[in-house]
Amino acid sequence: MATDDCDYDWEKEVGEFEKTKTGVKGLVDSGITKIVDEIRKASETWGFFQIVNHGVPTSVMDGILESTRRFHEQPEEAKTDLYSSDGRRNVRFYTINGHLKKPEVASWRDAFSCTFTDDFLDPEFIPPVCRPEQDFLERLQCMKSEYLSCLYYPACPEPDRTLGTVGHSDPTILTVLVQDDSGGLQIRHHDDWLDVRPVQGALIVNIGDLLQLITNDKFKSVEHRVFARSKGTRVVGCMLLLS
Ligand SMILES: O=C(O)CCC(=O)C(=O)O
Ligand SMILES: [Fe+2]
Repeated sequence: MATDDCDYDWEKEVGEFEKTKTGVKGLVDSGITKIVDEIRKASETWGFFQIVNHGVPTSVMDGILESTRRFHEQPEEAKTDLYSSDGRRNVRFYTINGHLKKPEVASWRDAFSCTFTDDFLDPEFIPPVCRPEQDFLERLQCMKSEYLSCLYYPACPEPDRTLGTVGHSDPTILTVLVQDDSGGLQIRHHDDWLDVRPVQGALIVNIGDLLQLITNDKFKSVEHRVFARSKGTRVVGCMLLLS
């Protein structure tokens, strides 16, 4: 993607390649081309993959899950001002996104979401209970994700009658997820629903509808869902890349 207006730094990439002094054979020997190939195959076949050794510190991933839990487990009165199903609000807390039509099923989960406009969101708008330290989101490049969604799945009294997240595909380029170790996420593969088992320290990446569109259906945006559970809670942080 060597266009003038994207973040790709051509000079830097070439400089770094030259510094290795190992040539293109060095690239192959480093194993990077094999990893790229595995990501390509996963994107074509499954639409989902998990990444380990990605360089995001465990403390940062734990921090995302802990602040998600802290936000949702606050006393009700601390959250009600933020409650809104209106997607135009940059910072909001909601269960129903937009307008729920009568035959549709609502997901048994709550969400706290932040939208970043031009890579920026004034930290003052983020509730203190989960406000990150200065420039934390910037360093994580979360601002580039455009939309950050912190999900909380409480125990459900009738888990057989609903889902934590109803089946859907994401309207994104890519979605990156940090999930806790409680499980429940499933993806559709042909006619089967398969579990995405939690892997310690892994980030889950899934292809969204926009990437399927711009790759002419080469990469698959697959349907996925989350089970509701009768006991315990589940927390997840999602970074949605939309452009
Ligand atoms: O909770 C999860 O693991 C997935 C949530 C999800 O698919 C979404 O919010 O789009
Ligand atoms: Fe999703």
